[in-house]
Amino acid sequence: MDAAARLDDVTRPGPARRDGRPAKNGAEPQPFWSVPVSQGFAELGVSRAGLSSVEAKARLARFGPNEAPTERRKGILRGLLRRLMEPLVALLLIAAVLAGVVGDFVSSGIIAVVVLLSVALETWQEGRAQAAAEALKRSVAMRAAVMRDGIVVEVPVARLVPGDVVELHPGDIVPADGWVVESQSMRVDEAALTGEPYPVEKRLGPSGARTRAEAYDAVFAGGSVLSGAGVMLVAVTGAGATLGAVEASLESEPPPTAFQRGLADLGRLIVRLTILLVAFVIVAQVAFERPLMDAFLFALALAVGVTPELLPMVTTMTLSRGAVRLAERRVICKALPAIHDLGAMDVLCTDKTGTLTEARIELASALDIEGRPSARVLALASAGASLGGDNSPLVKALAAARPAAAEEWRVLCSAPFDFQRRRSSVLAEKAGDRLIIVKGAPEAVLAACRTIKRAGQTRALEDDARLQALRIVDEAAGRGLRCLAVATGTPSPAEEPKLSPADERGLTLEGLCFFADPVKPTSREAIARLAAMGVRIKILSGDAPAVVAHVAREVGLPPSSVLSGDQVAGLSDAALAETAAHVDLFARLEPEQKVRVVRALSATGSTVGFLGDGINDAPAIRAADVGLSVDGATDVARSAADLILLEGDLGVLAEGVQEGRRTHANILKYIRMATSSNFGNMISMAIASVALPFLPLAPAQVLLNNLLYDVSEAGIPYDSVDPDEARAPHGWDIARIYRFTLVMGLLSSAFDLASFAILRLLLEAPEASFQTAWFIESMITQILVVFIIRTSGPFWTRRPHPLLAASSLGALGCAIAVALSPLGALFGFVDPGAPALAAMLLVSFGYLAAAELTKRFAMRPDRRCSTA
Ligand SMILES: Nc1ncnc2c1ncn2[C@@H]1O[C@H](COP(=O)(O)OP(=O)(O)OP(=O)(O)O)[C@@H](O)[C@H]1O
Ligand SMILES: [Mg+2]
Repeated sequence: MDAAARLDDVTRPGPARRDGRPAKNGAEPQPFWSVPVSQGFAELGVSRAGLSSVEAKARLARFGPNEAPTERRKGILRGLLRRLMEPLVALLLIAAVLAGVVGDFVSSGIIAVVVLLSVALETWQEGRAQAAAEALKRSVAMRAAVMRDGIVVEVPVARLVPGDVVELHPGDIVPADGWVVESQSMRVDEAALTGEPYPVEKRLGPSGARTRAEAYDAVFAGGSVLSGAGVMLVAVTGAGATLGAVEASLESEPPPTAFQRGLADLGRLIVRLTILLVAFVIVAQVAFERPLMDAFLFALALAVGVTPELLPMVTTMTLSRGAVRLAERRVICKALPAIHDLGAMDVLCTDKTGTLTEARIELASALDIEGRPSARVLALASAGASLGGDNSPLVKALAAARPAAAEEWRVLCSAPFDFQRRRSSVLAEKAGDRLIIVKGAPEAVLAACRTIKRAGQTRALEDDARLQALRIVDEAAGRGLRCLAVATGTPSPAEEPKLSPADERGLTLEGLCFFADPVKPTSREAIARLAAMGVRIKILSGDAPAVVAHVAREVGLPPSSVLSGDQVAGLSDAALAETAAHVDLFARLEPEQKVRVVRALSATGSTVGFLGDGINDAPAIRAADVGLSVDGATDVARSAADLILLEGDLGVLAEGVQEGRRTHANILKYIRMATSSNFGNMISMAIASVALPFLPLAPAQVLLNNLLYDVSEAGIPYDSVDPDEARAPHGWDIARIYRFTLVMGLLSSAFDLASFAILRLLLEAPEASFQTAWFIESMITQILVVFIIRTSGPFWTRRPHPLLAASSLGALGCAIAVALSPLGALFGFVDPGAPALAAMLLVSFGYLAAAELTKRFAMRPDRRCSTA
């Protein structure tokens, strides 16, 4: 068998398929790990040194990208088709055909053209919004450390191919299915894939396992490396790999937010009212024995007109416009609704390293118990530090400071760090002597010590020595120095070197290593800015209380007591919610305790953000209303986050919050426009259909009105926002929207009725003149009111964005031009005469003036349910 044929055998579906799923012909499934990894290498035609980049390219062309087959981007044609199939649109098109059949070619043509134009406009805008969202997603694609041409390079996960040799580090998400080639106590969380709740330790096979859960010699796409390190040989990529879970984890939609639910409720309410209105109009027309076809068309057109069909799209448009602006400010948004939540966020929890501090951790000193610099302590602490597995910033700092003396220690095996026990250990050998070296958080290491090394002598560790050591640590922490304690132990005399956390007992304390992690100069200002915007900052750290308190002082957080993980563990959820609301600093938290604090804060009604970068932050990022991470963070943290800061700087976040609020304010503008004018229209139309001897507008006119109105609003996503609208976190205040709708709707109806009265009773306008005049009036009022309700201040003091001015005035210009030009004849417009026009202008400006006066009352936040 040649290499290519073997490659197919391993990676292609077929009778000999080895991807763990039943083959089509019902043969026994042959998982890829049923052959040992050595054979895997042979079959894939590759060695531990990896593929050449030429070969990798060829395989990529052959096997396709390593991506889940996500739903392809909906093509323009599919989008168009879907819209045309919508009941209202479809009915209108059928009506157009019917009108053509009965000989009314003008109506037929106009309805068809206007409907198609609206549908095209919507499809185009949706396409743009989608493209923007996808570009953003691509920019946060995950990368893997792959051997290519014999060296390790970072490659986007999508470009992995069968035969690639990939390094795995803590915090990585396994990018494809494959064999374990090397493992240094690598523990992988596969809960999402196999349902196995506990992390699985991976090692070399063959395991002979039949199921994924038992296959300790294989890793699967979507698993996350918790600790240790390893190397894998990629067997299956893309759709064939486990669930394409990597993609899924990046793309899974979060449950709908209060805002999204509110929007959906609003939409349903409007649809119900529309159905009522349409039924009412048809019944009225039939009762008055008016032409049935016209009544039917009118009712349909009306339904199209009052349905806020743009609502979902404008929301998406506005959010994606916000996403683009966020990206300009170096914040990437993975799911659009997160922008909205970002603006609503009123509590921001953050971990400390890398967000508040520089994360350029440096070793400050390595001291023995007497407080003297000690080469031995440094050599011990850094003995295992350059081991691939441990990529924690503290250990990296040790690796950087590693003295030559550390080379004498050969590391045989390790028991990697985890966030519950807060220590790590290695079994090291020097000149035939074996030693267990343990380092970690001082309390955690001291708890495992029985003796102490003092002046080269091993003495019993008395309580006062313990206290003294902790005092030194505390004093240094008060100056912001972080600490790792170092201890040693004697291994059991076994031939086979073995090490587990259980061996970390009866240790001898050797000394302490101190690290400096200076606070970022920008943090202070950024925190002040966020505080001024109504966002309260809380630090949720795994570090020592004194270090956390020091950092809090440095960045200018208000003084607060520090709650430790042990104290959190002692509180019930309810008690925690109460305490967490007024405590801002949390120290020595385990990952699950970070989650508990976030949930507790959420339960008090806050919109909670969590910003973090580590493996230990990922669960809390997922649990928060707004999950935030930074670009250099671990895969698990980034994939859990909704938003990623490209610069690990809180200043960027303040900009992001501002952007989120602005986006929300613009969506509200559209909602206000839609609900108030629709509601007003409904009332007016219902009255008109009984009070007038003819239809207030011809069906084609209603559709034209609707189309131009949609165009006029295209500038809203770009509009600027009142500074006071962005000053505090916003909530979703549905009562406020309903009140606005009611007040403004009734107001516009009152002016509509005034128009009817003037045109019919005073001027006795005939049908066509009436319709033309009213068309003009309703276009002026509907379109221009945006300039009034876009701000709560006097409209002339807040200038709109030029694009909004252009779209609104352009659409209005079109409307008037069509109505008054010869083209208008097509739609059944005539010259309404100067008196009618003058009267309509008067009514329009009366309405706008009244809207300006009323809006402050209509827009005022509802005191009882205000979220401020
Ligand atoms: N690789 C390691 N080996 C031994 N001990 C470690 C290691 N990494 C961390 N520790 C200890 O565990 C503690 C908790 O970890 P860490 O400080 O990274 O938590 P964190 O919540 O991410 O903190 P921060 O808020 O600073 O980001 C550290 O203060 C340190 O004492
Ligand atoms: Mg951290």
